[in-house]
Amino acid sequence: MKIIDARVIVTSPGRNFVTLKLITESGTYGIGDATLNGREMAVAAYLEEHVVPALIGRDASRIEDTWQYLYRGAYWRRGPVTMSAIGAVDMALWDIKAKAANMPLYQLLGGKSRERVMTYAHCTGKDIDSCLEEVARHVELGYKAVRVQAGVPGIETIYGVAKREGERYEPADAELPAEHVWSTEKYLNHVPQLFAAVRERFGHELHLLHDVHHRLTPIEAARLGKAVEPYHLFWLEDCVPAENQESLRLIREHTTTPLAIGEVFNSIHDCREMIQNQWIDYIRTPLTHGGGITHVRRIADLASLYHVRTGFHGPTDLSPVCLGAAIHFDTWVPNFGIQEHMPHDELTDSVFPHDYRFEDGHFLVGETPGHGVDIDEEAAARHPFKRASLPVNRLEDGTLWHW
Ligand SMILES: O=C(O)C(=O)C[C@H](O)[C@H](O)CO
Ligand SMILES: [Mg+2]
Repeated sequence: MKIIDARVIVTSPGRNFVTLKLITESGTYGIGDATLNGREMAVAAYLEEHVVPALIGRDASRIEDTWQYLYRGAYWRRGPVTMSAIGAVDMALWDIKAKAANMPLYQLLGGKSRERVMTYAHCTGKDIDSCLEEVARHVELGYKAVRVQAGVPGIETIYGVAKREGERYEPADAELPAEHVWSTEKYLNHVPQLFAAVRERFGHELHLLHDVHHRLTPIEAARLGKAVEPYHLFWLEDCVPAENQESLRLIREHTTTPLAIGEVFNSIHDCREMIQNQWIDYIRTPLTHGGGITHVRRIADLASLYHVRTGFHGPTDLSPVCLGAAIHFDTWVPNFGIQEHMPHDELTDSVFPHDYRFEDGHFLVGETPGHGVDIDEEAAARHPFKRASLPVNRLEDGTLWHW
């Protein structure tokens, strides 16, 4: 089953996506998501210039060998650009293999470990009251788990909160990076009040999550984890930047609030120490940025030995291709925790037809052979690339901080 053609499709139906389509001599094709928000064209060029020429003529059934070829063979290992490119190839090859076997992808991975995949949505508001209304709306939609983020008094623009009421939140919100101002003190004083209000109104069954988005130091994160213990969060996410894995130790020693991390990781080595030391509870590295199914499966298997469960990143800046493949993975993986769901808009969904379904707070996997997501290339061509950047954050005195 030789690969005879490969196309890198960059499209922007409201936001940018990079998709790799691999076509075999039998006509069976597979697609993979290669979207790296704000750095899309770096991955597109990596694929077009360095990967696609090496794939033509290769046997599409040799997924493992191709993974090793692209990882070891590049000499320059790891990094988000390399691993997103490998991730897209890997996802497309698994799609082809499952189609050739006439099976939905989850069957090829080992079959169902569960009937449905619990998912969480984002509830945000400019203040606590409007955030509570969003929680109410999502509970009504059936969600059993919600991520809660609200505007902080005294901070003008905050991660996760739409600029204007009623608008969708989009992190890559300007052609060049917008500048936001950040105050750790104001944030730390506000978050426990937010969770107290949510628990008071919605009781104790709803799963609550919160994303710190890398802004705290370890001791500040420890303080926050302790402060929200009475509201028993499902998880506290990305509470520190984690290049230094040891940072998680200090936080862990101070709080029983479960910790999730890893949406910016791209290799098992980024999380190996924190998993083996049981400093975290959920690993979030998604299939696209983590080198595809082949590599993320290794991460999940390592995690399973240490009671760490998966909680894949699922923002709008990963395409429906990544989400579709993730739902198959989630359906199979024994140590599943939860799946993030930031719904794509109708335009994006029309470019990427798919068979996964949302029902009563869960995703239901489809039975179409492959990962169940396609790309309408004609529709994609109508939406050319538009440069969009993630913001930067500065402290109130002007110091550049983590966004
Ligand atoms: O979905 C999340 O948890 C995020 O943190 C979203 C990120 O800000 C986004 O994917 C950046 O591209
Ligand atoms: Mg996050």
